[in-house]
Amino acid sequence: MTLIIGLTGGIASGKSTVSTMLKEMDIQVIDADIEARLAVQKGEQAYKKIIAEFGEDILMDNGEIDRKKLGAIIFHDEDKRQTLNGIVHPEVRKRMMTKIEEAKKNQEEIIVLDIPLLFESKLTYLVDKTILVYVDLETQLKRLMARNQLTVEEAKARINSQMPLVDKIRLADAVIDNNGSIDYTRKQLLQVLSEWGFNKANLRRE
Ligand SMILES: Nc1ncnc2c1ncn2[C@@H]1O[C@H](COP(=O)(O)OP(=O)(O)OP(=O)(O)O)[C@@H](O)[C@H]1O
Repeated sequence: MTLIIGLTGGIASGKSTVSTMLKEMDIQVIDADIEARLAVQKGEQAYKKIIAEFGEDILMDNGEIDRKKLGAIIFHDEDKRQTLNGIVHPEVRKRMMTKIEEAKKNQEEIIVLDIPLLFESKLTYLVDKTILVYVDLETQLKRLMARNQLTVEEAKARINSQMPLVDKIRLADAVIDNNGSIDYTRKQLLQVLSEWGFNKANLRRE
């Protein structure tokens, strides 16, 4: 049986940090953001649908979709944002389901799906267990400002546009407190995995 884990959090909560730790343990991590980027590459179904909907103005010189331009269009237009999501999200789901099937076929012990909006997009049906990477507001704000070179106002606006992290706690099977050191976070991750029947020894693939 392959255990399918959904990894989630909020902006700058530490998903990538935990995802890197998992990869270091030789665990396959599927990143929903990367899959979304791949899904809209030139020639893909979603690429064609996006051009049909938004026109060729959103293309760059090399024919690829200009994600910044597209982002600017949907930023203030809820209908267009929904149209875009309606095109991209099913493709991302399909891609992730394919990876899950492959992992099962290869009898992998674990596969992790890194999905920032796991709860909001109601994608929990794809996974057996969920891990929330949690930080308190103060830490989140501080790390987001430092990482993205943002002012307090800019960082607050981004955090406030998401479901509050604290509301995700009750939705998750396991919560990793990432307010402390990287080492403390790694310890908690190992603890969660061991509670679910995995330890360092059986995580390593030969
Ligand atoms: N325990 C920690 N101690 C100190 N800094 C940390 C810790 N965890 C993460 N960080 C830093 O905080 C920032 C956010 O972490 P990370 O990029 O992993 O978050 P994320 O949830 O993947 O973010 P996003 O979804 O916004 O891309 C990064 O600069 C990272 O280096």
